[in-house]
Amino acid sequence: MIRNVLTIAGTDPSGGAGVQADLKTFSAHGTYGMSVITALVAQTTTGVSAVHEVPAGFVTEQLRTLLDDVRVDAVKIGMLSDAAIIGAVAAELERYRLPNVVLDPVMVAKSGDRLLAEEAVLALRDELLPRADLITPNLPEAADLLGAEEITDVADMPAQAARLRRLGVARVLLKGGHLGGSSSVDVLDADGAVEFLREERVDTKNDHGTGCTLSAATAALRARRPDWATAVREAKEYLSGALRAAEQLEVGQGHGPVHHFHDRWD
Ligand SMILES: Nc1ncnc2c1ncn2[C@@H]1O[C@H](COP(=O)(O)OP(=O)(O)OP(=O)(O)O)[C@@H](O)[C@H]1O
Ligand SMILES: Cc1ncc(CO)c(N)n1
Repeated sequence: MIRNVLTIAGTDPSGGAGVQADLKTFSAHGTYGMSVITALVAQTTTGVSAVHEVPAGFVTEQLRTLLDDVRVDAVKIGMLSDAAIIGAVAAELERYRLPNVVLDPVMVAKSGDRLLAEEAVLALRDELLPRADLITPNLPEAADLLGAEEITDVADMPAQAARLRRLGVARVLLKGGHLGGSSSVDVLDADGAVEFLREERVDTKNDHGTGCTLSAATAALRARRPDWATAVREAKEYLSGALRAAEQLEVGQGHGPVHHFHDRWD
């Protein structure tokens, strides 16, 4: 049976991040992709020029219309923009008891532009974190959620992940992409085990949408795999392949997107 996977996120006309990246990732994993849009974002490889939010009531409308009809096997949540949208999504997650929820607590784009209002971070922490099965913060997002200093050492990542779990989150994938270095290291704290996930750093400026791709791949894979650790490991491998494939892309002047290649089109 083909699995149905939903993304709840903002858009990227350049196709590198947000809903567009998520849908490409779902297809690349043999799942059926669906999307509920929270914000239209005028952005490309060089940054964000404007955000047009969807009213929270219309996010609810999209979710109910979809969920009254379609079975959903896994969900990825990305950009939520403000506290009203967070509340709307939290309420529908509860109402429909959606399974396999991956929450990427998107706050700031690679370009430095905010994608979540600063005053909405507490709503994200209190209303959505407890309802997610896995959260995938980068290091600045982890610090914001904890109201703590951003860590700068891989050795401190397991303790930071454990602090996040104490906020009431089932599982944490703490992403270390912002640390630089020759390998890219993430830490998974899930189901009683802590593991480092390491991949060689791909030397490319085409890294727009890495976070979106990783969380979307994890949701798609969780719909198809028996446990979270397997899904996360395979998602991380997929992301490295998508970063390597991005070296061939000629999209935009800035941080180009990663590429969701299909081997059989080569
Ligand atoms: N050049 C790279 N080579 C290999 N892996 C990378 C590279 N850059 C980032 N990654 C991996 O990509 C994932 C996302 O990284 P990062 O910590 O930058 O998250 P993010 O800030 O949420 O991403 P985004 O900027 O897309 O929002 C992590 O698994 C990280 O280890
Ligand atoms: C819509 C959207 N979601 C997430 C990101 C992550 O950087 C982005 N740039 N745009």
